[in-house]
Amino acid sequence: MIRYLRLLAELLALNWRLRPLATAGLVALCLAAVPTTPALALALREAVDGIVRRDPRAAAASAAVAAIAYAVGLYLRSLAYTLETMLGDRIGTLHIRRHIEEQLARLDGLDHLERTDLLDRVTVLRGTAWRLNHAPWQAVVAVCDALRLGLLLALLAAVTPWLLLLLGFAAAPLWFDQRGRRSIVDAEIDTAEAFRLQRHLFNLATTAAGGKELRVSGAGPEIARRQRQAWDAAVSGRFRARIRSALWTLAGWTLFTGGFTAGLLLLIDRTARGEASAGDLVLAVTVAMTLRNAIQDTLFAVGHAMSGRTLVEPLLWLRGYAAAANTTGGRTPPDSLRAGITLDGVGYTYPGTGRPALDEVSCHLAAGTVVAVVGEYGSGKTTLVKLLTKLYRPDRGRIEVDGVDLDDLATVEWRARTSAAFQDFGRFHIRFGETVGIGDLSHVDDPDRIADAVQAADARTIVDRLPEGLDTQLGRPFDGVELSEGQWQRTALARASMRADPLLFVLDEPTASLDAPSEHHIFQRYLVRARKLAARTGAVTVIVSHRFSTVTGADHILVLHKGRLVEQGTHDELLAAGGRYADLYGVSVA
Ligand SMILES: Nc1ncnc2c1ncn2[C@@H]1O[C@H](COP(=O)(O)OP(=O)(O)OP(=O)(O)O)[C@@H](O)[C@H]1O
Repeated sequence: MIRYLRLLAELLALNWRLRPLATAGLVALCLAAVPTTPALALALREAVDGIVRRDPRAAAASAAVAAIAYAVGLYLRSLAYTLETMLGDRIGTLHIRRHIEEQLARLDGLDHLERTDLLDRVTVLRGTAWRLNHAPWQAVVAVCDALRLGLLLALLAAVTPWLLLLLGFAAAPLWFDQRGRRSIVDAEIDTAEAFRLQRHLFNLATTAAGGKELRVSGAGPEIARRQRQAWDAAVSGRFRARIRSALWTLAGWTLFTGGFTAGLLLLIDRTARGEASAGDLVLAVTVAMTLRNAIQDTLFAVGHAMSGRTLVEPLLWLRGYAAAANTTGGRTPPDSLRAGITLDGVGYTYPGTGRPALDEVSCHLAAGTVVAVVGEYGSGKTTLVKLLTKLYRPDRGRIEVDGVDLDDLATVEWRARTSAAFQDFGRFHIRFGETVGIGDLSHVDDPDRIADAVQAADARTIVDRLPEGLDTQLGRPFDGVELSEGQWQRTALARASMRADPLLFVLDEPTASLDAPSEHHIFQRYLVRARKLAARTGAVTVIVSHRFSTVTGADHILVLHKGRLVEQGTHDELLAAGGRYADLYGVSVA
């Protein structure tokens, strides 16, 4: 709760910093609206007492004041609402949401994109961040409403202190309301996974890539059924929680209504016995009638301010996670590798899985060499390169770069000296030149560097066929040219070839979408490139492949099996050993 209040104060300060005039104006409007309802009640009492005293001028003047107080109150509140919505949208959408998205994009690791418990929070944050700025303003409104409530209660107490008991009854709906809201928050978190699943299935069926396969395989109706099922599960979970919440609210209001009725009966009795004037009766009835609205408004504002708490846990998590995830050493990688990269007893288990994806892997990737990583599906090859590129940190053991723990190297600087083309490469819907150039952002507009990278990936023919060459927009959703799978893969290869002096060059199944001759051709090119990089920076080139025949030219081959390094050596050594590599190589070239 304290953390939440601190966050609300922080958000108000942000509003003040970005929009000082609107922020000050909104606070002033809220405060100015506070005395209007009590003024209305007092003016009505004077009007009635004026009539009883047979003083029509005083009665008329008081009635006019009552009307003005009523109108001004309505006007100020509606103005405050408009201003609050505008600030909420502007700062919530333009600033807070952008800030959250930037923070997510800057996270060093991949956990938040792959682990479901973290994905749930990311889903909540991305979908509803804009609501966050409404919470502090609802808190301000709640304070003003509470002040109005206080003034109204003071007026009631002036008639008879017994009416103050209504306060206890007024507090009941607050507690009941909060109880109901908690069940909604729980349901939202519980059903986040079902929501994500239905959205994933919907995207699967409505994007060209997935849609093609679904139509051919005839699995469309099954996907639609599963989507409906996930949707039903998510919606019905939330619907049930809303019903529960409504019942809690009803119970609270029933209690309040009982107390309110008793208060009114007491008041009528006192007036009948002549212990209060007719004006007092009108004042008390007016206050008692508006009290219900005042309490409702206060509850409403408190409820809205509290509903921001749903976002606070993920937001505070993001802050903590970003701070922890992006805390690595600050050492700069060497200009060039002398010894190379050493793995010592490295192990990694994906959170939520029982079996290590990598276990006790120890090897040395000598500076200036080409290292091939081979193994069957799921043997841990990609996990190994993800550890080398610092996308994950090893749970056990250490990775050293020229004797320095990889963890001690500044991630950004290590990445600046790393190039990687992954198996699940990105398809960036931007201009072709940019989609290659972002492989080294400092050269994104450098046509010579881009041309070299395109040449290295043997992607010149793709550019030649594009209507506007490097300036061609890619991606059908943006009226651009759509590339084939193999062309996208070559583009990813070109992107990975942008850096001129990497220390680590990773090709994780870089040619899976290409035919065998193209793969062979590209592999030969990258061997030449690896030698050039090796001469320049002592770079280690790591090539992951299923096709054993393509990696025979590597200096060193690591054979992984079920997360363990079962063999290593040159192609000839491994063949001579007659072990797993020799068996698998025999099958692959047979
Ligand atoms: N994000 C993840 N979350 C949980 N488990 C994962 C994740 N990624 C991989 N794994 C598991 O870790 C193990 C190793 O996976 P990895 O992708 O490293 O294998 P691989 O050898 O690269 O496979 P492939 O040849 O199919 O690309 C597999 O059992 C896989 O199921």
